[in-house]
Amino acid sequence: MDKLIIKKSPPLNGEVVISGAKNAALPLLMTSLLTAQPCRYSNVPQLKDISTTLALLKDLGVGVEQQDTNTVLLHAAELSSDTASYELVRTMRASILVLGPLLARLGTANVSLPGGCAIGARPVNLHLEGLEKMGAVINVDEGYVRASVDGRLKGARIFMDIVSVGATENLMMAAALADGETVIENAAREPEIVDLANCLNSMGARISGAGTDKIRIHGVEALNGCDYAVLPDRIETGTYLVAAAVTGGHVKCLNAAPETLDAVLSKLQQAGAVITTGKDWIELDRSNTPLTAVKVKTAPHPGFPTDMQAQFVALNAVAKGTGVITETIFENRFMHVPELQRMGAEIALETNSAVSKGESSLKGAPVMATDLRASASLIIAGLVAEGETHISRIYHLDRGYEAIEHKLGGLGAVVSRVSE
Ligand SMILES: CC(=O)N[C@H]1[C@@H](OP(=O)(O)OP(=O)(O)OC[C@H]2O[C@@H](n3ccc(=O)[nH]c3=O)[C@H](O)[C@@H]2O)O[C@H](CO)[C@@H](O)[C@@H]1O
Ligand SMILES: C=C(OP(=O)(O)O)C(=O)O
Repeated sequence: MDKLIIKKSPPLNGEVVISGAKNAALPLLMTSLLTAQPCRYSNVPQLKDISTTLALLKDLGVGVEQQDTNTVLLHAAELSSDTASYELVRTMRASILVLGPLLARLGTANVSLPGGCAIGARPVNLHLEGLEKMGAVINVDEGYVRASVDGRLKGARIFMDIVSVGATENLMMAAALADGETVIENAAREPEIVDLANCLNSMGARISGAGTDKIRIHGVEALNGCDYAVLPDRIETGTYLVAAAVTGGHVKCLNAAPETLDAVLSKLQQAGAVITTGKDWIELDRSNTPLTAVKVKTAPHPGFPTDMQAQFVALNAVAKGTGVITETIFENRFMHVPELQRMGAEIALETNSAVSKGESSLKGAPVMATDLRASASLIIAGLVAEGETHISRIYHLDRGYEAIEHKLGGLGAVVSRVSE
């Protein structure tokens, strides 16, 4: 198993090219299940979650051709299976996103329940309830969701009592091929939802309102293929910006999407960073300003993203003043706090808030990555900790950050990957 070794590094400096978004690419690749025509996706990040998705699609009968490092051609001329097995689903929760497309295309689907994970229970009731409203009959049996529909799915009015990114995506894909109009109320408004709707519309779907809390999908009988470039990764961008801010650096993120990062950029400015943006770049300079702790509360988009929470916990630990980070989306997303404490961070957990005293002097230590963004927070801490930080279980990191040690190295970080 690989681990990362990070040494106290100089302030990060230079340019970093941002990859396509994991959380946009995963649902986008699933759209290939909805059409018999070929679909070409570019700007697809090279990540473990992407190879897991491609293996899953291949297992269902989708032709997979990797055209270059970041471009893949998928062709589901015919599907050979309606079953997503536990072996393929268990390492990636987003696998549940095959449910809506399979049901819409084949009329049946068997998808293993992904189970809980480190950050919380993460149930899928909203996905199932929405599909039931559209006429699906669903049983959960022996750990599998077994769904079928007589004829086509039917358009329906669906109100979601919790804002769910995955359920909005699953239902949007299913509704694209349903008979009649589906209206999703209290829909998620994340940029990845807009990206999915844009891709589906390019395939001939009739979706309006994506990016608002009310999405209308007028079902069509068949969809065409697509040639679609994945949105830049706002969480990867935010992670490099926080790393730059914490080290007192000056970094420009290229191929980025500044309009997707309002809440994060505003908190970085409050923390003392000078931010400049262009159409597809963001520059952060904190070489001449102090770092001040911030108060953050996670919320569905356009609020502050839960996927940036762990990185800001690391920032607050070393910034001046008391910082408060409140997590409202997942019930167990502070696994990084005990690891940061082992590095000397003075942080107290109070219910769903991490309260930091500020100006902790961090010391390198052996620490363990517990989930994807927790790993990112340990890297950020490692960049400013005295000595060496050894991060184990970095397979979490490889799920979501393309070539992270090379990108960080390019900015001057002293980081290496070794096999344990
Ligand atoms: C692959 C992907 O895009 N992952 C993102 C997606 O995850 P994911 O789509 O799994 O997250 P959701 O938006 O669905 O989860 C939000 C909240 O709703 C709850 N819930 C969700 C579905 C359901 O059927 N019932 C239910 O109660 C969840 O437990 C959680 O408390 O959005 C999360 C919230 O922005 C991000 O942290 C993840 O990085
Ligand atoms: C929680 C995340 O991803 P997933 O939903 O794939 O677990 C994440 O990207 O931070």
